[in-house]
Amino acid sequence: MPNETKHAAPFIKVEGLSKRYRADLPPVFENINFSIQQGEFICVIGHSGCGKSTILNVIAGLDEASSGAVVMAGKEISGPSLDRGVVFQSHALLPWLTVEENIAFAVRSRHPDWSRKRIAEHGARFIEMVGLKAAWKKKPSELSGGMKQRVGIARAFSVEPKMLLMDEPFGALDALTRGVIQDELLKICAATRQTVFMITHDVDEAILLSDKIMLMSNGPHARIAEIVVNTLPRDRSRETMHHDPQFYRIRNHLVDFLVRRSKMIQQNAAEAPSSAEPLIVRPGLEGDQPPPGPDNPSVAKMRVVA
Ligand SMILES: Nc1ncnc2c1ncn2[C@@H]1O[C@H](COP(=O)(O)OP(=O)(O)OP(=O)(O)O)[C@@H](O)[C@H]1O
Repeated sequence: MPNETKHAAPFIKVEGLSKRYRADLPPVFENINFSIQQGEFICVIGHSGCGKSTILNVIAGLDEASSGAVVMAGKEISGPSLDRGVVFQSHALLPWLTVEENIAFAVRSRHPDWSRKRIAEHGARFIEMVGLKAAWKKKPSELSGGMKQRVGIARAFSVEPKMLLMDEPFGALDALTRGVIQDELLKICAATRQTVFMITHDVDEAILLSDKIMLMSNGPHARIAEIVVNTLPRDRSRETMHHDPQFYRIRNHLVDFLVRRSKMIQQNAAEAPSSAEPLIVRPGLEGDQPPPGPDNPSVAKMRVVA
C-alpha cells in the first residue's frame, strides 16, 4: 500500500457481501468484507467457481448481491458507471469500427460535448500508450488476440475511470504477449496511479502487478480468507523479481493456499461464523503474521520454511 494512503478513508468499501443464485442452493460466497485505497492494485485469486467474477460484476454495478453493499467514495453502487471501467477476457470490441473508432466511441460516451478533433487527440494518447500507433486504422478482425486485448485496455483507460476492473484480462494470451502487456499495464498504472481490481489465476502475475492479493476460499460459502500484502519493492520487474528470496516466500504462501488451504477453509466455513475482516498477512516477515489457527495452519509452516 502506498504510504501516503495508508490511513486514508477507503476508496471502495465492500461490506457483508453475499450471493445466492438460487434459494435452494447455498450461497456462492458470504460475508465478504474488504477495502481498497485509491491508487491500489488488488489481485484476487481463488479456484474456479468461488465467485470472483460475481464480486467484480457487483463492484461494476452489472450484478446485484443478495445482501451487503459496495460503497465507492462514500456512495453506494447501484448500477454501472463510467467511473468504473471493465476489461473482460473477451475484449468485446465493436467489429465494424477501427481501433481509433472503438476508442473514440468510448471517449464520446464520457465526453459527449467534446469536438471530433479533441476526442481523436485524447484517444491517440492511449493508443500510443499500449503500443498500437501503427494499427490505429485497423479493424478488430485484422488484429491478433494480444492487440485486441490492448485495444480493450486502451479503451478502458481512455475513459479515465476512477476504478479499473479486470476479469482475467490476459487469460487467453500467449506468455510473450502477456508479458509485454503486463509491462505496459505496470507503466500505465505507475504513471496514472490507477486503482485496479483484477482477477487472475496466475500467481506470478499477481505478485508482479499487485500491492495486495486477496485469497478466496472455495465455494460455496466462499470467503476472503486472507489479504496478502506484497512486500516486494514497488520497482520490481518481471525479469528480476525471481532473484529476490521474498518472491518465493510470497509465491509458496499463495500456492500452498490454492493447493491445500482453500479447500480446508471451505470445509469449516458452513459451520463456523466468518470473521468480519480478513486476515492480513506478510509471508516470510517475522512478527507480522496472524496467529496460527484452524483457518491459518500454513503460517506456522511458513515460519519454519522461510
Ligand atoms: N447467472 C448465474 N446463475 C446461476 N449461477 C451462477 C450464475 N453466474 C454464476 N453462477 C454460479 O456462481 C458460482 C460463481 O461463479 P463466478 O463466475 O463468479 O466464479 P469465478 O470464481 O469467477 O469462476 P472462474 O474462475 O471459473 O471464472 C459458480 O458456481 C457459478 O456456476
